[in-house]
Amino acid sequence: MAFSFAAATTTLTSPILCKTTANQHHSLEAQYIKRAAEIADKSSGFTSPHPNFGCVIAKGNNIVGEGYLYAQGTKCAELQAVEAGGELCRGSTAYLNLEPGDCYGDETAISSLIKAGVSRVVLGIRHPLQHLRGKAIRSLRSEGLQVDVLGEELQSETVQEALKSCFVVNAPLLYRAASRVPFSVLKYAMTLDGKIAASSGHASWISSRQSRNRVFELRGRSDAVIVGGNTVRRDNPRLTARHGAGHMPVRIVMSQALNLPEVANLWDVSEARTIVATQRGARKSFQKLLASKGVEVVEFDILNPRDVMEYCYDRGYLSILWECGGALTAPAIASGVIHQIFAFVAPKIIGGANAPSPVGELGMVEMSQALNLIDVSFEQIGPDMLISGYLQPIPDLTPIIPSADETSAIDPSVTLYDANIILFYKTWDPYGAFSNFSPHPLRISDENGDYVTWPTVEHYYQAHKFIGVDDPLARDCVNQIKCAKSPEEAARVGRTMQLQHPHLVRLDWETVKIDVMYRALKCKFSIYPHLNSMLLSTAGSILVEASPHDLFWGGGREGEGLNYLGRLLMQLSKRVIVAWDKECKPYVEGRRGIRRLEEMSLAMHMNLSWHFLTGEDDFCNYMRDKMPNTYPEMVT
Ligand SMILES: NC(=O)C1=CN([C@@H]2O[C@H](COP(=O)(O)OP(=O)(O)OC[C@H]3O[C@@H](n4cnc5c(N)ncnc54)[C@H](OP(=O)(O)O)[C@@H]3O)[C@@H](O)[C@H]2O)C=CC1
Ligand SMILES: Nc1c(N[C@@H]2O[C@H](COP(=O)(O)O)[C@@H](O)[C@H]2O)[nH]c(=O)[nH]c1=O
Repeated sequence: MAFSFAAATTTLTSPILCKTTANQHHSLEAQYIKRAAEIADKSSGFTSPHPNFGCVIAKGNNIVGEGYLYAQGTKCAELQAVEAGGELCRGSTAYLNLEPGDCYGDETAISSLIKAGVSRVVLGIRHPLQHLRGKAIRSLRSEGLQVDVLGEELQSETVQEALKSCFVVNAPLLYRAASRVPFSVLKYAMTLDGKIAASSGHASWISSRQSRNRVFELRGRSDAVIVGGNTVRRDNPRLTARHGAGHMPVRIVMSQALNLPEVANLWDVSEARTIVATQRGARKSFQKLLASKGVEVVEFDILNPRDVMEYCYDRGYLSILWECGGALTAPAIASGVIHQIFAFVAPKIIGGANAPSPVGELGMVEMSQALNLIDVSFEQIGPDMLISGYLQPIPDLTPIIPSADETSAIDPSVTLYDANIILFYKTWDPYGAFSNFSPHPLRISDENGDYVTWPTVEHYYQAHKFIGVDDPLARDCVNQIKCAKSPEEAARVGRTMQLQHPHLVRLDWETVKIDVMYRALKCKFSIYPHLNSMLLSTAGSILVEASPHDLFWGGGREGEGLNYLGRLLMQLSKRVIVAWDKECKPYVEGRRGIRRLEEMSLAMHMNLSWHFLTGEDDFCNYMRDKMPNTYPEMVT
């Protein structure tokens, strides 16, 4: 079945392009790659930032199928494109903006291209993550497909332009891979005389409604939005994405003194999560108050933008929007964590010698020291002008960092991961298939013995919070979760309903949630043999879900999390190593935990009791008895 693309197809099938010279051919290929990048960007703002994949399948001058990854854990772009193209894919060329990054043990993207009979693949860029770089290219070539990479096999001016669109659409992933911090955009609105507020501090509004709508979109494309304490005191912001899409960024407040209002819009976490990053030990009583409202408080030894960005990196964030005032933008810029600027300039003058400006003290004394933006663009939005550009070029990692295989060939002593501890979190991580967001549908019997299909473990787990509750709203909620387009959406609906309507959650949830999760995992790993072999291949290692914030299912920031997801996976592969102290805290898993493991013999001489559990039932019973009320405030 041919796919119809109004604008794109009309241009691409014009008679002029039928007689393609080498240059025209490059130009056609460049157009297809640009199209792949363009559709790859479609999910941004609707789901959490994730690597953006688009696939266009073309035969000669005709596009026969295309697809893009909607969210982490949904059907890959390549499979959607070959499904759209059907038989027409035989002998065709697939254009991908980014090398496929299949989860370990799961090669859906590659195998769907091979099975569909695609004979050539043109790639925009190699995968920037070291464990994935070059892997798909090698697999495809070993199956006899021709693979051409832009800037390598294909070079010309038009190809350079297409390459740029591939860099831009995955800029967050490229920065993240190169610098181990998320991609950060600094956005501000200023008057024509360079003020972000009047001298009184009043700032609403400088930019127009149209510009502020654009800000909502920028928020939707970000994992988190950051402001400083003063902005909270002065503006009482909401910082939500109100452009009508599904994805809500986490709100982060950086406050050293924690001298923040007791009542604030950001403390209402029913709309979106809030994290307060503060100095270790700051106002403990206020920290407790925030925690009681469901706000997470994260302490830092010395609160500064780089450490907060490293924390966000650990949390798996790809993209951050800074919406703070000048006192915080200056240290953020100075510490090199800001990559792109969005300045909305309004045609207004407010004056005022003490009115604040977008960037505070940078210590520069001569114009020659000024930071010059790269790739600057200008766009009129309503009455305002949006000036944007990069403070640091988008990194091209290809020539710099070798792939995982190349690294071990150069130096066999280098191993990417500690053999004893395997961390997993995002689906694109190594072992990402262990994540509950991984795209592995489950077919599992319900309480009446009927078989039901769930798109992911996350869908199944979230829905079970409300299953069996005799209330139409609870039933509606189960359906909403079942139909959620992505695991992220399923988690959002489940968590929001739990927070806003706690009475809809089944009464036995705290006692059964581990069993529910275990049942889903058992089903997932029995349906997919490659996942099961992957799990078995981790024998001898401790599995830890590297979530720094989910202290129940994840390992926590310092190994303080209970890591039940990791444990259940180990349990599935019949490996359980658990040691407990008297407060039932685990003494094995977690980054620091591994050291504690080495110290176990010491622990025996200390005031600790510990248990090894081996049987499946033994393990579940133990947890049911011991853990029901641990971290009751966490919504997991
Ligand atoms: N037009 C626009 O786009 C915007 C305008 N504004 C306006 O700007 C004004 C607030 O500006 P400003 O005070 O600069 O902004 P912020 O409050 O956004 O940033 C400063 C605050 O950040 C916190 N902070 C945490 N770590 C650090 C650090 N390492 N260095 C410096 N500060 C840190 C401190 O909070 P604490 O004191 O709690 O410790 C500090 O007071 C308001 O009038 C607001 O309306 C704000 C944002 C955008
Ligand atoms: N004043 C100003 C902005 N200010 C930023 O927006 C925040 C308020 O967001 P919200 O409460 O979600 O509407 C505020 O705290 C500050 O960070 N932004 C703009 O685009 N234009 C403006 O003129």
